[in-house]
Amino acid sequence: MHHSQTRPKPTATSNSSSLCHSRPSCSSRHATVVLSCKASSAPAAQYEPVPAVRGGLPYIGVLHRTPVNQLFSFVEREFAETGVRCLDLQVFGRHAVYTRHPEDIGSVLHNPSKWTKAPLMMKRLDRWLGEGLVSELDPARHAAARDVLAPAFRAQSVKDLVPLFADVGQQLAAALLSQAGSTIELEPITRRATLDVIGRAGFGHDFGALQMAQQQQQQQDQVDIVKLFDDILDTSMLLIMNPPLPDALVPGHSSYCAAVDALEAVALRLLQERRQQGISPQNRSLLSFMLAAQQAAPGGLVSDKHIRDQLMTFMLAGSDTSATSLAFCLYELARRPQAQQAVRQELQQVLEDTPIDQLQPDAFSSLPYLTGCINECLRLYPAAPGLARIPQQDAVLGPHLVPQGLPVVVDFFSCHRHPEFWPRASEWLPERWLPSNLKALGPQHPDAFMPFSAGSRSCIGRYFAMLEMQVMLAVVLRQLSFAAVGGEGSGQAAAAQSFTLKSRDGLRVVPTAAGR
Ligand code: HEM
Repeated sequence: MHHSQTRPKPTATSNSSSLCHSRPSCSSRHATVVLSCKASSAPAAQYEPVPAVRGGLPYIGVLHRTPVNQLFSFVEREFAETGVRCLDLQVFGRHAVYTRHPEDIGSVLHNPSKWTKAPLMMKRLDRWLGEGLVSELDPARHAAARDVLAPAFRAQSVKDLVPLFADVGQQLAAALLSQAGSTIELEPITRRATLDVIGRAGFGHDFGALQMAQQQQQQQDQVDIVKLFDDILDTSMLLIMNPPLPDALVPGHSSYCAAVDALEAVALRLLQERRQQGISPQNRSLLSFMLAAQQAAPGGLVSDKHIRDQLMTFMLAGSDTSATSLAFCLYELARRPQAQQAVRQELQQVLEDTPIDQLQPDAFSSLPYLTGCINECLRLYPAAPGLARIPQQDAVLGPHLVPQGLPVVVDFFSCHRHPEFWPRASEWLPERWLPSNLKALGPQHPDAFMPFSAGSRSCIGRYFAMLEMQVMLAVVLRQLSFAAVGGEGSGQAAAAQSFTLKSRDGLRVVPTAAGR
């Protein structure tokens, strides 16, 4: 996720080279700037200007060379070619500093009071996400909202969801088997599966998204949420670039508004249904926890609008991210028959022939090779490829000074491919995550692997997502083999963003029943 704004000036001493820093289109890479820095203990220190991305044009930046939805891949190539730590990227006349260095990423994310979320970006998504957990800006309200939801994400609550994950995994396997021998696109079908998971686990409601894909015709009262997201995601990505245009002129805005309104109607219907059914202690969904908090403190934080915002947030945050990771994982395995075989052997060794519904939840977290495959996809294809933060005062990133207010994008996509911190960085190597290989092949810095972010705004659903993916992949790969269309290969799949990360060219595979 990206955000940029007109570049504020650093607190600079009168020095001719400081002008170079405040004019980031200057491509001088080595000039040293003398600045007085509020963030440094020294009254004056020497800093290097953040180099500008090469070949940018004054207003549109690099958009003549790359589409908006491929900025992260573009920046990664630029990092790889120049070897720099940070880059200044201008789009629509607004600047943002991208950093791929784990030290910077750690220091930004672990200091949320000094580095806040970008208010302008959140404001432009207000109609959709409101003040849900991802977009809430007020630290006290955020902490209180997170406390309400936290019980649903405790280890035991998530382990109790294993039968549900397995059931949806089974439906996914059946949907794939029904198309055995044909070419299928993975992303649309994994999006349906994870939406069904969050519907049932989070809201106690079955969206029937997987089933809907198999019906010839949609029934009259059915809403296909996956289609609504198609209308929301591209436009929301443009909105978070914060273009200096009224929202109504942003391409796709009217379909975006219509889809947001339709999604809101779904959220409000869920709320009404759950309220009518009443809350039972057995129902430990997110929606039930919120309704219980509302009943306990009427007029407090948890209003109906608050619940609406959280439902809208979780429909996306709890489904799109895991769907991307699942799809890339199946695709990478399809391209590597040996790795696929190794997963199947591990499944056989650890799970034997025990029916899935009789397995203990802990069995799924004892699959190191499968978990290595998931981690390797989270590394190369992080569903949230980067996050924007705003420094509340002048800040130092390595040799660079970042002036107060200038957005910084912590670039997980590039960090996860940084050759200094990842041996054999460009290779997809599930074995790098095996305990015996971690030292030699794993991340060479504690903050080099950040798919779920870090600190108080890190992913609340991290453990949920990992167990969901472990169970669903185990269920699917026990029953199906996959071959990649276009053949086997070891290079990376091309990535793009549509709010979250997606593939650029589709992830096509041919499924067959395992053992055939
Ligand atoms: C592979 C799967 C996932 C990945 C890679 C992922 C990644 C992330 C990242 C990077 C953030 C930080 C976003 C930011 O600071 O703006 C985040 C936040 C969040 N995630 Fe996830 N996520 C995943 C799955 C899930 C699931 C399954 C759920 C819910 C069931 C979930 C719910 C959330 C929520 C609510 C937040 C906001 C947390 C806060 O600000 O307190 N995520 N996620």
